[in-house]
Amino acid sequence: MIIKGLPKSRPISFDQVLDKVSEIVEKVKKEGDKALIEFTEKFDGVKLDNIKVTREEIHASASLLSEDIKKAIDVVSEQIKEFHTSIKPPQIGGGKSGVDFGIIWTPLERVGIYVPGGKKLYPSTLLMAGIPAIVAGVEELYVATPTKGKIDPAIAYIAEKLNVKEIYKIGGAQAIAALAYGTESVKKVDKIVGPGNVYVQAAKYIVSKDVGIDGIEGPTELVIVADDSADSEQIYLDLLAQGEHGNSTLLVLISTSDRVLREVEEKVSSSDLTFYLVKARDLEEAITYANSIAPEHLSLQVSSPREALKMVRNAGAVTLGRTPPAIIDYSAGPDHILPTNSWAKFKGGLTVYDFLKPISFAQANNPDRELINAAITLARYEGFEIHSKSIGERYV
Ligand SMILES: NC(=O)c1ccc[n+]([C@@H]2O[C@H](COP(=O)([O-])OP(=O)(O)OC[C@H]3O[C@@H](n4cnc5c(N)ncnc54)[C@H](O)[C@@H]3O)[C@@H](O)[C@H]2O)c1
Ligand SMILES: N[C@H](CO)Cc1c[nH]c[nH+]1
Ligand SMILES: [Zn+2]
Repeated sequence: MIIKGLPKSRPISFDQVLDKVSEIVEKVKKEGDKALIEFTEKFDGVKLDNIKVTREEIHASASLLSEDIKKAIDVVSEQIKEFHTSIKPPQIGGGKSGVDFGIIWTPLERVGIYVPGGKKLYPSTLLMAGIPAIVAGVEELYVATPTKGKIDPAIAYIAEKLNVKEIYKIGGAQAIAALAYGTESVKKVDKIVGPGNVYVQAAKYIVSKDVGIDGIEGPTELVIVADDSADSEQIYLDLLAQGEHGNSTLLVLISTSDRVLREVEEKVSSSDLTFYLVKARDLEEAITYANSIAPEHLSLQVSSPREALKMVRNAGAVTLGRTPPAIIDYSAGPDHILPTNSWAKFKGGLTVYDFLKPISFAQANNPDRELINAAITLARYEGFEIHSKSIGERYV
C-alpha cells in the first residue's frame, strides 16, 4: 500500500498488549520455571525439558557453524568493538576551589540480553548487545532467546566468543519477566537489553520499575531523505531490505525530487508492505519532516549528506549518501539496537555507556571558604539546620 503523506502513528504499539503481558509477567514472578515451560509451549509450540542450554549443547551447536560464517562474525565483531572502544569514556577527575572530584565509570555486574527469534534469527543482535557490554567490562552476561528447542549455531558461536554465562531457551514477555525477577533456572539481572516484538517491548516497559532497561526497541523503522542525485533502485532495495522485518516495519521516503518519488512508487507498487511517500519543498523541509518522525534508521541519500546531517535532531542511526542502512545492521560499527516508537527524540542507540554507571566522587579536605558558606547558607534557606551544622562543624 502507498500512502502519500507523513505517518500519523507507528504501525503497531505495545500498549495494545499491556494487560495480557502484565498477566504473563505476574505468572512468571509467581510460578517461575513452571510458567516459562507453560508459556513456551503455548506461544512457541515447544515442550521444554530444560530452560537452560547446557555447555555441551552450546559447544556442539557452535561446532556446526561453517568457517565462512565464523569469519564474518569475527570481522563484524572487531568493527563493533572498535566503535564502542573509540567512544568509551576515560577515567578522569578534576577539581576546583579546594574540592577534588571525578567520575568512576563502573561496569554493571549482571546483564540480560534478549535476542529476538520469533520470525527471524538475530545472532547479529547478540553481537550488538554483547560487545559493548564486554568493552564496558561487564563480567556476567545472560542470554534469553526463543530457540524452538535447539540453539542456533551462530548464536552458540557468539555466546562462546563473548563468554556468555548462560543461555535460556525462552522468548517473549516470559523471558523478560524471568530475567527481571529470576526463576529456579534463570538468573535475575541488573539490566535487560535487546529489541523484540510488542510482547517483549510491553514486558520491558512493565519490569522497568524493578530492573534497568536499555529502552523499548520495537519494529524496525527507516526514513530515507532523497534529492534528485539519488538512485531510485538503491532506495527501493533499502526500503524492501528493512521491510524483511515484517509488515509492522515503518518505511518512509521523503524526497524533493518528483522523479525519485515517481520511480520508487512504480517499484514498490506491487509490494504488500506499506510505504509512505512524501514530497518536500527543499532539503530543510525534508529534514524537518524526518525529525518529526524520529526514526530508528535515517538514510540521507542527498548530494551533500554531511551538510544535511547538521540539521538532523532525531534519529537512532544515520547513514550518509549511498551508504546502505543495512550495513548498520551488521558491519559498519555503530549499534543496530536503536530506539523506535519516536524514542529517538530523547535517546540514541545502544552504546558502551548503557553498561557503565558514572559513580561520582568528591573529596573536600580544605574547600574554599566561599564554597562552605554557600552550602551552609542554602541548607539554612531550605530549613536543613543539621545539614548546615554537619558542614560547618567540619571546617571551623
Ligand atoms: N529496533 C531494533 O533495534 C531491532 C533490532 C532487531 C530486531 N528488531 C525487531 O524485533 C522484532 C522481533 O520480533 P519476533 O516476533 O520475530 O521475535 P521476538 O523474539 O521478539 O518474539 C517472539 C516471542 O514472542 C512470543 N509471542 C509470540 N506470539 C505471542 C502472543 N500471541 N502472545 C504472547 N507472546 C507471543 C513468543 O514467546 C516468541 O518466543 C521485529 O519486529 C524486528 O523488527 C528490532
Ligand atoms: N534493522 C534491524 C533494526 O535495526 C537490525 C537487523 C538485524 N538483522 C537484520 N537487521
Ligand atoms: Zn534490518
